[in-house]
Amino acid sequence: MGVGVGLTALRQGVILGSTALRRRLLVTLEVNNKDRAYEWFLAWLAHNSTTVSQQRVTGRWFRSHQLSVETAVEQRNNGSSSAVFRLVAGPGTHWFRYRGAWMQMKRERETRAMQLMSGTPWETVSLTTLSRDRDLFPRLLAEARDLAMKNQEGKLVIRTAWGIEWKPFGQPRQKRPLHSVVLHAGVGEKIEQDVRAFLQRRQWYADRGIPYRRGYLLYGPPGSGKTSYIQALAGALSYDICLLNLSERGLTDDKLIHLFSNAPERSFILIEDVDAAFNRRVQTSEDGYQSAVTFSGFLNALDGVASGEERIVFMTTNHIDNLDPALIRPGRVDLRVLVDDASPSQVRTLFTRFYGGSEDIPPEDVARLAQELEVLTANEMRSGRRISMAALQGLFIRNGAKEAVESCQDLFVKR
Ligand SMILES: Nc1ncnc2c1ncn2[C@@H]1O[C@H](COP(=O)(O)OP(=O)(O)OP(=O)(O)O)[C@@H](O)[C@H]1O
Repeated sequence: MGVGVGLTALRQGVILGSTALRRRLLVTLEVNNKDRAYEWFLAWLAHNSTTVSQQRVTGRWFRSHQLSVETAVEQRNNGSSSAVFRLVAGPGTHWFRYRGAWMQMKRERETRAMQLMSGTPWETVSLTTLSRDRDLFPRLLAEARDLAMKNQEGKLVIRTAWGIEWKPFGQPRQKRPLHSVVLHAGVGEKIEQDVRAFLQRRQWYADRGIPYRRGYLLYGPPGSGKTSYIQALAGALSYDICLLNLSERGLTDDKLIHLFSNAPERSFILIEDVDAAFNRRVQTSEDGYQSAVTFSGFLNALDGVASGEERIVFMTTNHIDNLDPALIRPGRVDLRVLVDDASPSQVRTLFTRFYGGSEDIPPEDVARLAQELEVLTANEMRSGRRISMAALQGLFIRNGAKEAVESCQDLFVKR
């Protein structure tokens, strides 16, 4: 009996001793997938381990037998894109070395409970290392963050709503230069100046207790450059775009309010074709699905709770007349801008941008043809026929300069 008691005490002692030793010697950092650092860390790990395209299954210093695949679409410099498979550490225990220190990484997935709104499982990554190496954690996370930021540098990030969260939609895209969207003289400048002025007046709004937000409505016929301009402007200001689709299944008034108030910093909320969303105060999608978002719920989300948080909302529509006056009253829409079909000078500028500087055609010919096209557009407009910038772009892509001018007339339509 004495031996038995002795052994039990010894076992307890060993357990307590090892726990105490572990507590003193080891330090653990937990990152869960609610936090942005989670994605950064996994991407950093994938970056430092392996890609299938390189025909290596284990990386220089990261070895694991439990991998999961993450497929990403990568854009090449020539504009084409291809799918790349990154093998990341799957759920389980892994070991890696970081700046000379061994780290244990445990990735755990909670399969029973899901995140209520997004429906994704909870996940946690626990990093354990020796206590003396604890300072490496902030460095590692900072490295992961910098890598994520570097991948986005000079790019435009588009996010869409995922439950009540905003998640990146595809890979960051190449920014479109603002001058590549050719609008009628002064139109682009007016919007840009307004946004820039707004961004400099945070204190002015705060002093007067006015919610720091601004709404823009760009209206006009299809293919006139509304969306392209908003995206180019976001790129020029280093802002992201949060694309909101009001007819999305599962979207409710509550979620909408949450999404509006939790848009990431430095981002525009973009709602396209807002007329299609609420032209009869009922939100119906093409297949007849009626969204749970109500018109008043949408107005409430736009108004939000008065706060110092910056919010810039862009809406686009082809039919401003179909919009409810309540939606476009000042405070909800502060600046309305008509982005119209091509004007003669726009046609001329777009033509020169397309064909100028090419070795196939002398500059004087470009200038002459551009002039011809400008006159043609002016004449067509006098007889009530218009052409969209999108149609012109298509024409210029398909044809050489001379052919484009010759066949342009057929594309004008009565409006
Ligand atoms: N003003 C413009 N300058 C240069 N390209 C343009 C212009 N307008 C349209 N385009 C081209 O036409 C295509 C469609 O443009 P975009 O989607 O911006 O039009 P939109 O006005 O938003 O149309 P919709 O009202 O149908 O949403 C894009 O590929 C864009 O490059």
